[in-house]
Formats: sequence, structure tokens, C-alpha cells
Amino acid sequence: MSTTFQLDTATSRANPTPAPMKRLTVPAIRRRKKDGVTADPIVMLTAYTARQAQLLDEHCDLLLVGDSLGQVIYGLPSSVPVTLEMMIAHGAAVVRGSYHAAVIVDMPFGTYEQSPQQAFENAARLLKETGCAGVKLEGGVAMAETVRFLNERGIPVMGHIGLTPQAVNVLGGYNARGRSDAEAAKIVADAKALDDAGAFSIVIEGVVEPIAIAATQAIACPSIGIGGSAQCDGQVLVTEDMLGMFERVPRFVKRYADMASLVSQAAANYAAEVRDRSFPGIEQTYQPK
Ligand SMILES: Nc1nc(=O)c2c([nH]1)NC[C@@H]1CN(c3ccc(C(=O)N[C@@H](CCC(=O)O)C(=O)O)cc3)CN21
Ligand SMILES: CC(C)C(=O)C(=O)O
Repeated sequence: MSTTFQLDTATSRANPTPAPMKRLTVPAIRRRKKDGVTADPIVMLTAYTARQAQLLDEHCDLLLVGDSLGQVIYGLPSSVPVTLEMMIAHGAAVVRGSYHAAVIVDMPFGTYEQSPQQAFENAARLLKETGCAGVKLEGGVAMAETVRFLNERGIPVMGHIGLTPQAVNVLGGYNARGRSDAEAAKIVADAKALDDAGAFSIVIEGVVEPIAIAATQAIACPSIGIGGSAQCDGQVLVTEDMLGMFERVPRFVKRYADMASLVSQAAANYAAEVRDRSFPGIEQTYQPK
């Protein structure tokens, strides 16, 4: 390997984009909501790989490297075991594969809850080692001080409230939130606390629609719904869910393609052709002349 191209780890991961100044910025996303109105809803999808980012980039305002990759890519039972190293590797790949959307990387469970200092240290690693534009973390009132601490020190933060999957062991499952008056009030209070603390947007996941709307109306920054409401200021889905890669998906998923069938059919066709020796054919083999 030539030493000319040997960069230090952080630099090579934060690969410069083809047109860095063309990327959407976090303040531009934040300004989409003016006086409580978002004329142009914010489009976000998850991305975990460079090629996926390339395909989604032109259609999205934000690409989220979600910790859902634990389940979607690594086959883990929840997002709880996901590590900072996984998020850094996939975050860097998504930044390399995109040049238009702002890339946001999830802070995994256990890397930010202990203190604002712990959160800053790990969020700074995500920014430095991936080149992402900001981070997302779960929690409302309890995380407001941390959100303020990060934002005031140069790290944009997206909040995430309602159904917060990292708290699955406390919540006891992935059922919708906000059905009781107390829970509904807490969700709106969480949204306000994050907004006041300087979050540039807030994901509202798995919340009964009237409460998703109430939380959206209670904040100056844009809300991003997933199992929320079409009246949220933007929407997000897990790309693999939206592509129809899974048989079982949450109620809030709409399938825009049937990729699982395409992949399965292609593999079946390939297997049949290997077995009857019709693959490789003349076009896929090297002849002497
Ligand atoms: N592929 C994928 N999509 C997601 O949206 C997602 C992940 N993975 N992993 C992390 C979290 C977990 N999430 C989930 C997981 C399951 C339900 C779910 O099945 N909910 C039920 C209702 C409640 C229940 O029966 O427990 C539903 O039918 O919507 C919802 C969100 C959202 N996130
Ligand atoms: C579902 C989205 C909002 C997420 O947090 C993730 O992909 O982990």
C-alpha cells in the first residue's frame, strides 16, 4: 500500500464529500418550520451502508444511521446491545455514500445517559470519526440538560420521544404511547423540554395521533413522525421496512416495494441455473479467443 494515501483513522473515515458545501445543514432543516408551520415536510429515511446512502440521498433531507441496525443488520434482539463502534463504522459509510442529505447518527444505549460529559465525549467521536452533521439520542425531560450541553458545545442534537426502543426493558414492549392522560402529558412535556434545550428536531415515535399533533404544535423545532401523524413536520421510516424486506413490521410501516420477494426469487433462479448448469453462460465465461 502506498504511504501517500495513508491518512490517520479519523481523517480517512471522515472522507470529504464531492461537494461538501451543497449538503443540507442542520440550521436549514431547523428553519423549515417557521412560526409553527412547515410548508415543505422533512423527508428522512434510515441508511446503514454506502450504497444504500447513494440510492436514497437525492430523495431525502436527512439520512439517519439508526441503532435499529442492531436488529436490521446484525440480527440482535433489540437496539440495546448496539455499540459506538458499530455506529461509527456505519455512520462513516453513509457519509461517504451521500453528498446532499444531512447525516444524523444515533447514540447507542449506554453511551450518553450517565452525564452530559459522557454524552459529549461519545458524540464528539461520532462527529469526528464519521463526518456526520449531528447525533440523535432518546429521552425527553431527563435528557434536556445533556441536549443543551452538547448543542452549546457545537454538537447538533435530534431528540427522540414516545416509543423509545432503547427503553424496551422499562417499557415492557413496543406498544404505542400516550393512551393515558399522564403518559400524554409526559410526551408533550418531553417535547417542550427538548425544544427549550435546543434540539434541532424531535422524532416522535409510536404515539397516538392527537398527542403527536399536540407535541408538534407545542414546539418551535420540527417534529419527525414514525407512527405519529401526517401533521408532524416530517416523517421517517426504517428503509428495509419500507422496502418490504421483512414479513413482520410495526403498524406504522407502509411498504413501498416488495424486496423480500425479489431477492428470494432471484436467489431461486440462480440456484436453479447452477444446478442445471445453465449458469455461467457464454457471456459470463472467458473464452481463449
Ligand atoms: N426494522 C425495524 N423497524 C423499526 O421501526 C424499529 C426497529 N427495527 N428496531 C428498533 C425500533 C423498534 N421499533 C418497533 C418494534 C416493534 C414495534 C411493534 O411491533 N409494535 C406493534 C404494537 C405493539 C405490540 O404488539 O407490542 C405494532 O403492531 O405496531 C414497533 C416499533 C421501532 N424500531
Ligand atoms: C426508527 C428510527 C427513528 C430510529 O430511531 C432507528 O432507526 O433506530
